[in-house]
Amino acid sequence: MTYTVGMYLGDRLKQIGLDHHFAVAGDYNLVLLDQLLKIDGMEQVYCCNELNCGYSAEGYARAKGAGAAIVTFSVGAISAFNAVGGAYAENLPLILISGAPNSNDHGSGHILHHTIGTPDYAYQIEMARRITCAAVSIISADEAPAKIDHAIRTALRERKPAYIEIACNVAGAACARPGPVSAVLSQVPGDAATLEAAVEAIAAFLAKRDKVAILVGSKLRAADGGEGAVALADALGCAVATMAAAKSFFPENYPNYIGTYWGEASSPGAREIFDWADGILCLGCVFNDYSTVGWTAWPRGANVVQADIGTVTLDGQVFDGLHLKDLLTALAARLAGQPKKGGTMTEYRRIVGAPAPVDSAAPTAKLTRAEMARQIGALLTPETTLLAETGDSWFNAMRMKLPQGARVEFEMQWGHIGWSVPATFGYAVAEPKRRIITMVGDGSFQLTAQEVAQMVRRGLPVIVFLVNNHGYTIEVEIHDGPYNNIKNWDYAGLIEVFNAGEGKGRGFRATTGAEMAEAVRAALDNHGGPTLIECIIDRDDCTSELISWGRRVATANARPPAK
Ligand SMILES: Cc1ncc(Cn2nnc(CCOP(=O)(O)OP(=O)(O)O)c2C)c(N)n1
Ligand SMILES: [Mg+2]
Repeated sequence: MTYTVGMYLGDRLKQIGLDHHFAVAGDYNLVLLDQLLKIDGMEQVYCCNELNCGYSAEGYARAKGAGAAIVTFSVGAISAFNAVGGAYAENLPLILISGAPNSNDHGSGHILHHTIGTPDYAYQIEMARRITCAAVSIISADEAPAKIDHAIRTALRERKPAYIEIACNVAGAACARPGPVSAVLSQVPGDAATLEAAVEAIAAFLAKRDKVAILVGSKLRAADGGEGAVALADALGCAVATMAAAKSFFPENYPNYIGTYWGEASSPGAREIFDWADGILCLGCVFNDYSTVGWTAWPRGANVVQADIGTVTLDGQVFDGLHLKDLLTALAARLAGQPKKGGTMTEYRRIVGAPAPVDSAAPTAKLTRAEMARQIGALLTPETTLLAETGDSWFNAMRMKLPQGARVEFEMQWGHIGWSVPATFGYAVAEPKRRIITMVGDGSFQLTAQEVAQMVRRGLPVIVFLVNNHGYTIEVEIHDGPYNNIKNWDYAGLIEVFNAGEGKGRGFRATTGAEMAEAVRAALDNHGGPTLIECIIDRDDCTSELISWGRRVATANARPPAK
């Protein structure tokens, strides 16, 4: 059997730990798909469309560290670009591979199908370059190994998406075999002197402060800094909070964990502590208009250390060229044995006498948001992953207390509604042994619902809580208007449509707490496919956090143009 360019790509993807890749067929990628099918231990998983294919690979990357999607030229790739933009925003190495025109057509003046109708086909890779850390076009077999390795190596190193375009007549061409996988896994070491100087500068910063707190951000995962953050928290003995998008990136049963810091949408007591602290260590934080609640909750200035993936900034100094993972470990070692900075925990315990707003039980009455959230929260085990969609689902998830090992996935920086359904599919393909739960609003679901059919096809026992509050409630709380109303669907009834007489998906409508509880019991018993539980609640029955957050975001959006 001839060893081909497509097999080189497939072997490299397998070598970096992918057992699956996601695809939608198109005549520019069919020969490539054939090559990938030849790779032992690599399964080709099909999606309903290329947007969902991209998001499935993104969800897979959240579980496995990287993901790959194969699409056809332009009509496929440009849809998938939305998921690539999301992967860039969320620091995920998604490898998008697009079939491309025959290499002989370049410069021929030929007008080809699936293009914008000009003989210049370079527009696609030019678009890709803006939303990836590496983008390559392969029109000959000789150049394929180096270009494929460059794209994969850069994506893994930068934790950003990469793009590979392969001419349809090259994918099956003879190619050399790859060398050791270390060629694409190698990392650039951090600078030792910079690391030491940064540690000393932070130690000096802390020595002058008593009211210290740690804020964990979403880039901590991309930096592989989870263990280092716990070691630093142990060394300091201070309060630790997570930003909303970093929920589950720090263990919530940690004794000094005080919940989510999100301005007015914070967990009880957390906002007060960060307002009160005189020394805040921000670890991998992303401060955007949503995460700062319309710029009203943005730790910065002389009392803040910003420790990012490769750079530390504090007190007018900057230390670039280190790895956050190394910094956390070295700083924890440097602070070992020093007096603890427990002032923030002492203060926190003083002010949180009032219990957190626990969602109360009302099993028989009309279903409420609180009862829905309570029943979902009760399902969280150490082996659970909860994917929470843009919408009030963010805020419902924020209130949930996680057992150690439970994971939460958001897409808060990009915030593409509908992401959670295909991302759940990809995540479930990657992690079939975990309990996987999705919380998605009716508005979001309508963008990507088809991928539930793929969950039926593969018999994935995912539990999808469809929050039917009759419209775009998160938008209502920002700025209401007729555009926030949507056509209602029979969401639970969709499952029979997707089953088509053979699938094992199940659908339930819950209008009371008791109906929801019964549906949950059935879902836990359904191991042969997804269970969609449509939770019917009032349109304005949303979390108090969403209301205040929505006001702040609306105010930020309404700022008049600068003079
Ligand atoms: C692709 C995309 N298009 C539009 C938006 C704006 N947007 N953000 N949230 C929404 C509404 C979400 O509504 P649901 O999913 O029903 O959520 P809730 O009602 O808040 O539970 C929109 C329309 C968006 N975030 N992403
Ligand atoms: Mg809704």
